[in-house]
Parts: sequence; C-alpha cells; structure tokens
Amino acid sequence: MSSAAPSTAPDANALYGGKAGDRRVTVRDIAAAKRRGEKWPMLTAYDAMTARVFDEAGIPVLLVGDSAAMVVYGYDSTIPVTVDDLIPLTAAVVRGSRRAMVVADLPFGSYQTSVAEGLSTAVRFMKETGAHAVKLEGGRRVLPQVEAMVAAGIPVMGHLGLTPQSVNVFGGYRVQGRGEAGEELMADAKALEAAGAFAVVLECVPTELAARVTASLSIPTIGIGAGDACDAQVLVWQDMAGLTPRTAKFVKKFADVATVLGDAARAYAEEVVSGAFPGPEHSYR
Ligand SMILES: Nc1nc(=O)c2c([nH]1)NC[C@@H]1CN(c3ccc(C(=O)N[C@@H](CCC(=O)O)C(=O)O)cc3)CN21
Ligand SMILES: CC(C)C(=O)C(=O)O
Ligand SMILES: [Mg+2]
Repeated sequence: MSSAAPSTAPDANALYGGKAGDRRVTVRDIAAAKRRGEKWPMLTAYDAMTARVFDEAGIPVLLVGDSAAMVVYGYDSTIPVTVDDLIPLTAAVVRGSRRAMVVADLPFGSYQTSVAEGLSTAVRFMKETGAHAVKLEGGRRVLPQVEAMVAAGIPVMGHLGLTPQSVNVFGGYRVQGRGEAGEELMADAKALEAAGAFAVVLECVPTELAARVTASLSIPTIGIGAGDACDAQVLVWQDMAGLTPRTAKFVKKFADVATVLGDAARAYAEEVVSGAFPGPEHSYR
C-alpha cells in the first residue's frame, strides 16, 4: 500500500541509519549494516496486511517463506508448496509494504533440478511478484544456481544448517552442524559468499559455529536457532506472535495473538447470539 502513512517509529529503523527511510532497503544497506556491526530483524510475511504492519514497525527485510506450506496452507512440511502457491503471496507482501526489502523463498523442486530451471524460477519470482531478492537452501550443492542468478542480476540469500526442504534426509527437524559437520557448513558459507550471495540464513546450528561463520564472512548471517552472534535474526511471524500451537526451542513468544483472536471471535459470537450486535450504530437507515 504505497499510500500508507509514513512510519512513526523512528526508533525501529535498523538499516535506515537511524532515520525513517522513505525508500526500500537495498542490498547496499544490508552490506553497510554488517560493516557498522549493526544487528537487524527479519520476519516472514505472507499477506499484504501483516506486511504493512511489519513494514510500519520498522522491520527492514520481509521473507515470504516456503514455511507458508505449514502456516498458510496447513501442510506438515514445506515439501508440497509450489511456485504457483507462493507467487500470489509474495506479490501481496510487496504490495503491502513500502520500505522493506522483500525476499522470495524458492520452494522445494523449483531450483534443485537444474541451473536452467532454478534461474527460470528466480526470474519468475522477480518478474511476477516484484520481490527484490530470492532465497534458496543449500551450499555447494546449489552453487551453480546461485552463480547463475547473481549473474542474471538477482540478489540471492543462502540458507544453511537445518534446511527444511531436506527434512527427509535429516530424519526430522534436528540441529545441524555439530562436530565435523561444522566444517562442512563453514565451507558452504564461504562458497555462498564467493558465489555472490548477499546474506545467509543459519538455521538450528550451535551458537559457537554460527559465531565462527559470522566472524569469517563479510556478508551478514541471519540466525534462527543459531544463537546471539549472528548479524541478524529471523522468525516465522506466527511463532513470535503466539499463533502457532507448538514451536521449536528457538522461538520466543512476543505476543499472544491466538488468545486475542480467540477472545474476539468468542465475544463476536456471543453478541450475535444474544442480539447485542449489530447495534443501531452499525446499521443503516
Ligand atoms: N511455524 C514454523 N516455524 C518455523 O520456524 C519453521 C516452520 N514453521 N516450517 C519450516 C521450518 C521447520 N522448522 C523447525 C521445526 C521444528 C524444529 C524443532 O522442533 N527442533 C527441535 C530441535 C531438536 C534437536 O535438538 O535436534 C527443538 O526441540 O527445538 C526446528 C525447526 C523451522 N521452520
Ligand atoms: C524460517 C525462514 C528462514 C524460512 O526459510 C521460512 O520461513 O520458510
Ligand atoms: Mg524457507
């Protein structure tokens, strides 16, 4: 909603140099924040109204996650969600926001099959949604895809550690990168940086590993269950707002939206049944 009123939250302007920005956050702002050692928040969003709320709260980067599979579409993993499912949600988040960079998460099967298919998928998201960057899971195994997207002018965010599209290989949503596997993850992170990725999500990895990766890269790390040393943090909004019934250990519940919404629904139902709603002030004459 480009007609939205300017933000009145100048204290929540990570990446805007302390000023209420009047333009979209770019990859250059994100690089500058790493140089300044400034931490920043990312949230998921899947529709225009929540995107507007988060944008006006000063969240500088919004991710339209393939977690939509679970929190929007009700699947029990991210595997089934398709490009055609995610494109309208991503376009809605772009329309609902004014200042945030919008990152489109590429779903399972839309980039692993070949460099050509991966590039076509990324191009579709950029052309059809107005997203400003794409995100994909994996390190060296998807490096040719990352290189092709960057060469085509598409900013790429990486994602290492617990990559949920590989849940069937991991045998569950489990912490990754313990012991020897930490060195593999470090090599993947360095490879993503060298391939031109502008940031990398680290999901469910030991704090100490995330700290070492963060110190070793010149691009920002975005942690989710990766401790306090990352340059940025991300959470699924329904988790941090208290809408998700059961969450992982890394989630902090910053609100109890499930209770607020449930109470509103119960109060509405009661007033309809009793006849208290609608009153004359909600009716026409
Ligand atoms: N609502 C939601 N939030 C998410 O963060 C999220 C999704 N959906 N869907 C895609 C993936 C799946 N994610 C998950 C799901 C469960 C755990 C989990 O329960 N982890 C265990 C760790 C077990 C171990 O120690 O290895 C935990 O107890 O926290 C972690 C990440 C993260 N992503
Ligand atoms: C949790 C974030 C990193 C994600 O990939 C998603 O929401 O799909
Ligand atoms: Mg995802």
